[in-house]
Amino acid sequence: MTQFNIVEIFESLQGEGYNTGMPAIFIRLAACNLRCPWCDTDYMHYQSMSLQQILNTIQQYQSKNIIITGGEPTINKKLPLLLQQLKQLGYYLAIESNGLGKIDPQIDYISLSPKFHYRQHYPFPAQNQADEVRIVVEDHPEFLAFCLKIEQHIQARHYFLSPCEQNGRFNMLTTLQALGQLNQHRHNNKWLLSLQTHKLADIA
Ligand SMILES: Nc1nc2[nH]cc(C(=O)O)c2c(=O)[nH]1
Ligand code: SF4
Ligand SMILES: [Mg+2]
Repeated sequence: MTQFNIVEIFESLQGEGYNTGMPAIFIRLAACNLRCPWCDTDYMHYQSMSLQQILNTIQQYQSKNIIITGGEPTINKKLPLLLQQLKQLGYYLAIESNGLGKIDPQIDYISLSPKFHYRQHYPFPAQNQADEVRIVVEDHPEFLAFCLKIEQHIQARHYFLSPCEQNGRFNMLTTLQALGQLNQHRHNNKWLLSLQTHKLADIA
């Protein structure tokens, strides 16, 4: 029986990015290949679930949208098996990934969040195409150059900056300044603001 290490499965609204507000079932897989100092997820606190247990759990919810997240979901070698089952049940599949791994072709919507903190691993991520790119803002003189490199190397429909939350505070001013700088002299602002609205609305 194939087992998966699952942190949590819950139904909520997509809090971030272009699909903000979209009802979805979140499947949070354990483990990550990075260690961001501001990470907000306890990704090593998980339980083992069989494929059937996962399917039973998600079918109790209303939504037909699934967001695969983590941790970093692409490092799970068994992920394609899970995606195949979910696809067969007719679910729309979105993923949240840091972009270092390749995204399975069964995924319908790709959100990539390359991490400035690990900029030496970018801008040559395995995945160079996405629906949206969402970068968490860090206060560093090289941050804007990183965003522009990512813009060059990852083709996406939408580019977002997302304020970093630490101890309940968002670095909002740094985020606004970075957005202003990135969009300077452009007729169509390429970089938009993405907030972790689920934290502001106090939902999961
Ligand atoms: N509501 C809600 N939206 C989210 N979008 C991405 C999330 C994540 O943790 O990957 C997340 C999350 O944890 N909650
Ligand atoms: S890539 Fe995401 S899950 Fe992994 S440590 Fe960074 S913020 Fe946390
Ligand atoms: Mg989260």
